[in-house]
Amino acid sequence: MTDEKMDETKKKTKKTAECCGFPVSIFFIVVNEFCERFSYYGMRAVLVLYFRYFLLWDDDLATSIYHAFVALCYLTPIMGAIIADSWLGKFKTIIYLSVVYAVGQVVMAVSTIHDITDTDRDGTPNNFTLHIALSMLGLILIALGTGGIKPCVAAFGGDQFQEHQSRQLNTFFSVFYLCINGGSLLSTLITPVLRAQECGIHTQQQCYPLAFGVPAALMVVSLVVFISGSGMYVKTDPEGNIIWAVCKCIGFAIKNRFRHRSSAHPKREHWMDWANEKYDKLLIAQVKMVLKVLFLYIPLPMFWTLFDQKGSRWTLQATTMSGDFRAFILQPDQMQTVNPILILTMVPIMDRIIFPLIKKCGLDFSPLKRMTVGMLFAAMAFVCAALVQIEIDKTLPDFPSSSESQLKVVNMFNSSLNVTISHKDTLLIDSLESSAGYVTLDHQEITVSLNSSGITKNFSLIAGGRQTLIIPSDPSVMYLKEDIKSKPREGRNAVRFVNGWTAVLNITNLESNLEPTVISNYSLVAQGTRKFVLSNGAQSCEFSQTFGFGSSYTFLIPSTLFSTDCKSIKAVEDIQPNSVHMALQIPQYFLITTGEVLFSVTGLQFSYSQAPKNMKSVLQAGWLCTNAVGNIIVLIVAELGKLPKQWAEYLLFASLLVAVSVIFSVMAYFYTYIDPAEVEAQIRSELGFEPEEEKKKETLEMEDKDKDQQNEQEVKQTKI
Ligand SMILES: C[C@H](N)C(=O)N[C@@H](CCCCN)C(=O)O
Repeated sequence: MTDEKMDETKKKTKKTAECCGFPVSIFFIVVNEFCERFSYYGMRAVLVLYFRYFLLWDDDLATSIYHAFVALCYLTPIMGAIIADSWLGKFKTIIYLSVVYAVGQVVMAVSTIHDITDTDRDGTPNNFTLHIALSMLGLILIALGTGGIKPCVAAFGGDQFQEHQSRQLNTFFSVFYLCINGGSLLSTLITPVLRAQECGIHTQQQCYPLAFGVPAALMVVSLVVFISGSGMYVKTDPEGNIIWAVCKCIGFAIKNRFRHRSSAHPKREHWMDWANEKYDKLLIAQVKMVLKVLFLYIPLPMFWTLFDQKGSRWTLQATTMSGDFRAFILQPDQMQTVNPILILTMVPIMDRIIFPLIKKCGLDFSPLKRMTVGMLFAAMAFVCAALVQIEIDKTLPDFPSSSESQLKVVNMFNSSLNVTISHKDTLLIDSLESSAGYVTLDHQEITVSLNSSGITKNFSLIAGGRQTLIIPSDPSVMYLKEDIKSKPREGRNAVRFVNGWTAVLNITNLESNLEPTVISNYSLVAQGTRKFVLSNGAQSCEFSQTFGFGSSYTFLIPSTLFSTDCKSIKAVEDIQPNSVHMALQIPQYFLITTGEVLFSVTGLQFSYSQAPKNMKSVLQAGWLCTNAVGNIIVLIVAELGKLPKQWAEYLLFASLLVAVSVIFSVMAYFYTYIDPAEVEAQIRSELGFEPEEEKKKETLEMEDKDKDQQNEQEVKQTKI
């Protein structure tokens, strides 16, 4: 037996502290995983809303950058695997890359503090470039960290077990998966709540620093927990860069085939056989097995394209819905919690009830069939998302096109008015009322005539804009005010006031006092019943209004304000609150999570079962790459596709996945399952290598020799 083999066997037989048959060290690893997944999913839950409402990017840019980040998170595992296998080993790789990860989370949290650049203290950052630069730097560091440690942590956990602990090893992987989903569940519940709080030094804003700060803290905890277990781990040395070895072998086969392309050279059974000149037969056979599986991976990215849109498009969709569940209010970014909740309940149900039942019925539900069905479930989830989107679109206001203008008229005059616009549309508006809805005009230059008073005025409207014409107590000074032309951000409500009272008013929620006849700027209020106090020196009164999600109101304050104790204030609804309930997203979450269980969980098991023992990391890296490519597809479609209707984009993705699942099922039909160990044993025996049994015997002999030596030494020591 070689020295290397003896070292390896000694490592495997190193005695570790045990509790209930489990190595104590895995406690640190599962807690570390829980905290790390909390950190990752917590940050991811609020990321798209941070892009949309803090950096003020549009939906498409926010979606693209979100998916570019997720893609990077799934490309970096290759780097992590290479560093661990060929240089640092898993333990050091996890420590160093976790430090990078924690720094990234802290940088990301700092980038969300609006006060650092809000020099004019108006609540919005003044130097967006700095915030964008910091957040991009933070995200790159996070992607390096989370992706880099991804292939190492589970494998490092596996290293802690000895040969006789295979049952405990399986339990460890189940607990590990529970920790992933437990961390994800808690963080997607908590960080949106933190985000919805208000905080700030100069002005109170949505508390993104807290929403990103808590995941950063959890990453530091994760690192500390991992380091605490340091003395107890079994630390294996780097085993050599198998990914690089595989690439070199494939590269040589291609080059050699090209060199011998003339018909003078006889064909070989498989193109990888062109590596025979340089590489041993066993390695070539192993590469062939890996390539067979990698070929099957080609259609898989499309599944992830749909799956990972939970955190982007679906979260943005939820911002246009109502999260009032009576007993509690759900934030749009909290809807993602449905995924881990369903995973935690569905995995045991599938494993213990559904799959055994299917088997009992004599149906063949092989892993590749499960994966195909998983894809179809994901496609159905997107059909549901499209249907929900159609319902939402029905409730959205008809905002003007770029050539149109929309106008609403508010009458603060003390009697009814007949308002004629451009000698065509005549609106009869009572005192302290507004026109019913907006009038849409296909031209911008208009004349407004107040028929009873003979006042006429010309106005130039904004093309593609929405405006309100305020007719104050002195109609001759009527004026235009620009209105919002999209739903208010983050499902909040936009409110403004027209002061019809005779003097300056102080109103809670408004930045400054409101002059008479003036209309205020918008201020945003959250869902629920909000109280407004209006005061002027000694006089004050208050009124309350209940808000839903995503509405806009103009409150008309009459001249009789204090004599009627605020009761005469009129609320004009400019944009109706979201009326489609977030519960309607549950079916699409249910379908995509069923797809995840069938596709993701099965796919990972399938990859492991079909990979030779020393090449599991290659397939793990390939599997994660499919995830990265899937996210790149979303950003290409979001940036290039630019479909005018969101529901059409959902249907496009669903159709693409159905087409891909048909291709995958054909590929799967021609795939023959193998037992890599058996194939390897056959080649070993063909090559005259020592069979596995022999190796085991040798290992046992070596252990006995070790024991004998130990006994001899003990005897010697006793003698001394
Ligand atoms: C939380 C989610 N349901 C989950 O289980 N995530 C796993 C697997 C991710 C599969 C690729 N997107 C994780 O490791 O985070």
